[in-house]
Amino acid sequence: MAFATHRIVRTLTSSASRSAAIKRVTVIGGGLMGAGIAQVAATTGHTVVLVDMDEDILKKSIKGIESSLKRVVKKKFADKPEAGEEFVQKVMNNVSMATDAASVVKSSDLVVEAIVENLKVKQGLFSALDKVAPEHTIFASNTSSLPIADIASSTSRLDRFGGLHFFNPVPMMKLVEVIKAPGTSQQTFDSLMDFTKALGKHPVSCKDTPGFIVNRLLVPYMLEAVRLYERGHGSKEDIDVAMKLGAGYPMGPFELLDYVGLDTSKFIIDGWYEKDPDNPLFAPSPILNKLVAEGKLGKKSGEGFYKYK
Ligand SMILES: C[C@H](O)CC(=O)SCCNC(=O)CCNC(=O)[C@H](O)C(C)(C)COP(=O)(O)OP(=O)(O)OC[C@H]1O[C@@H](n2cnc3c(N)ncnc32)[C@H](O)[C@@H]1OP(=O)(O)O
Ligand SMILES: NC(=O)c1ccc[n+]([C@@H]2O[C@H](COP(=O)([O-])OP(=O)(O)OC[C@H]3O[C@@H](n4cnc5c(N)ncnc54)[C@H](O)[C@@H]3O)[C@@H](O)[C@H]2O)c1
Repeated sequence: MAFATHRIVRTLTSSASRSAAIKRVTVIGGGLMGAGIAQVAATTGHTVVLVDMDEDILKKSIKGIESSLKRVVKKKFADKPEAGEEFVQKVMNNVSMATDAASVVKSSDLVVEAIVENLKVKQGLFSALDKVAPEHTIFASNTSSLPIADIASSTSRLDRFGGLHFFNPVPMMKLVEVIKAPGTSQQTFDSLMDFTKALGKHPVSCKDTPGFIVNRLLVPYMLEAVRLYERGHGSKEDIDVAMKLGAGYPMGPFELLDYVGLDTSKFIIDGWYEKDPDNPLFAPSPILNKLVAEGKLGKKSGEGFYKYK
């Protein structure tokens, strides 16, 4: 009997130790990734506030979310266009926008950051939000390459801070890397895993190591393709075709670099090179640097390795 009571108490304790479900989400940064994360969270019934620096950027993000949703709906509701239209409206009603993050995080269960890939800027943002967010609010970064522990160190909630690394395009890519930094509590990690599943995504657990799993493999591969091109050992078109038809990749490395954003790719590689300059995989690329200096950031700016429009 005593044993049975103990078992009940243990069960209650372990379920009570899991934090309440995440319902209200603030997404900071309405670019490629933030807009996608907001879309998926809103589609799965979460209340989402999307934050960026000005209203023009936000209007563009909201328009992007609506057109992405329409692409999804065109297939999902192929024979019921009116139900599709209703679905889009219902999802859009779950999203609002704001330019002042501090005023909206007060009612958030989770803050997901998807701003520029720069440690100081991310730390500045989280440090400010830490002072105004409720105790229970979990902070997560979508960083591609920065240590979660370094970003979290700007706050006093190391236990309620983790990584949620989504993939581009977020509505289509099933994977999310959930990162448990040394300070992340098990309860926070469980909440982030549960949230990822509630989004209909497949989580994998990652240690807080540079590039986690996917980018540690993918970014050096893409940079090796650029170096092959820089050496004149193949045209970018041939390298792309080779990797699609010969290795079964959906996009070639130059197409993918343009898709990810050349600025983001450069931020990632520069950061790793600074930390480990002897690793040839992280060496800077003259062509990548030149394109970024010229404002050719890939698909999002209309030109990168290729031209768009
Ligand atoms: C660097 C970071 O930290 C980490 C990263 O994110 S690395 C990047 C990871 N991402 C990848 O590797 C992406 C590789 N590419 C792919 O998987 C595929 O090319 C892709 C899913 C992007 C597009 O699929 P693909 O069949 O090649 O092309 P496409 O014809 O444009 O799309 C097919 C359908 O997918 C859907 N779709 C594609 N993009 C979409 C989007 N953004 N929103 C909604 N639906 C979309 C649509 O239904 C579309 O059909 P439609 O054109 O009639 O609307
Ligand atoms: N592009 C990708 O494929 C990809 C994939 C996974 C993760 N990431 C990571 O996600 C983050 C965002 O990448 P992205 O490609 O969406 O970049 P992006 O350039 O498309 O968007 C960044 C957005 O953040 C906004 N922003 C910048 N500073 C801000 C601030 N202090 N407050 C509010 N908004 C601010 C910018 O106005 C911009 O709209 C980066 O950390 C990147 O490494 C990118």
